[in-house]
Amino acid sequence: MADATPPLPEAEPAVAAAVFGDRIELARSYTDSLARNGETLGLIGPRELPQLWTRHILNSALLAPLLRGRVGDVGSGAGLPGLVLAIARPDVELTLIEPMERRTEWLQAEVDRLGLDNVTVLRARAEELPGSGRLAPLDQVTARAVSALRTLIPLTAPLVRSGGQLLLLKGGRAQDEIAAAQKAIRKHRLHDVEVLELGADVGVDITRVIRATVDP
Ligand SMILES: C[S@@+](CC[C@H](N)C(=O)[O-])C[C@H]1O[C@@H](n2cnc3c(N)ncnc32)[C@H](O)[C@@H]1O
Repeated sequence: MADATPPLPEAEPAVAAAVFGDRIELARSYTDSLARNGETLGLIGPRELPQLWTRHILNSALLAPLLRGRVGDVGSGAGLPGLVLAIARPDVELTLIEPMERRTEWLQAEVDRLGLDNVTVLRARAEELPGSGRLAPLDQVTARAVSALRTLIPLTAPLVRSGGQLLLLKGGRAQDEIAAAQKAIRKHRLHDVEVLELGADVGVDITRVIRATVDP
């Protein structure tokens, strides 16, 4: 017979307090809310609970030191990485771009509940935004688990100002994705495309990020 006991949320790893510093209480509050509501709202699967901190929250937060200026997160979903980054970096302006109404309602409710004043939630598909007057060119765009690099570049690069950056969280096949995306890389004039491996210095599982500069 299948075990019907729901999985327990992961206990907060010791490293979380070091990663979030004085923002740790906000990170705890968001993580707790996601653990309690995420499955019901269709934001995360039950199997994600035992790895919520390590695989999702800390994985997202590792991008925080790389951020500057006005940043957009394409396909924020439950708030990963965008909402986590807004918590970790109150000095950075985050726009969370997400087309699904139920998800934007969740994101706005969390932003309001946590009292974050550096976040705008924008209900849109990323490809509708360039030239629409709804979003000024951004300094950086992040994305996680939205699509393969060759289809993600046309969604993200047009949102970035000349000289701005893409910061795309990827799995172990990041180099293969870059090889498969050469046409899109040329078309969208991406330069200095590189894979960063983050996390080793804070004792978190290695997280890979594709970083690229747009039309410098
Ligand atoms: C698999 S979920 C990942 C969510 C979150 N980034 C994460 O890592 O958990 C993909 C998200 O991208 C959104 N999405 C899909 N196509 C999009 C598009 N063209 N523009 C913006 N968001 C999109 C979906 O609605 C969904 O919330």
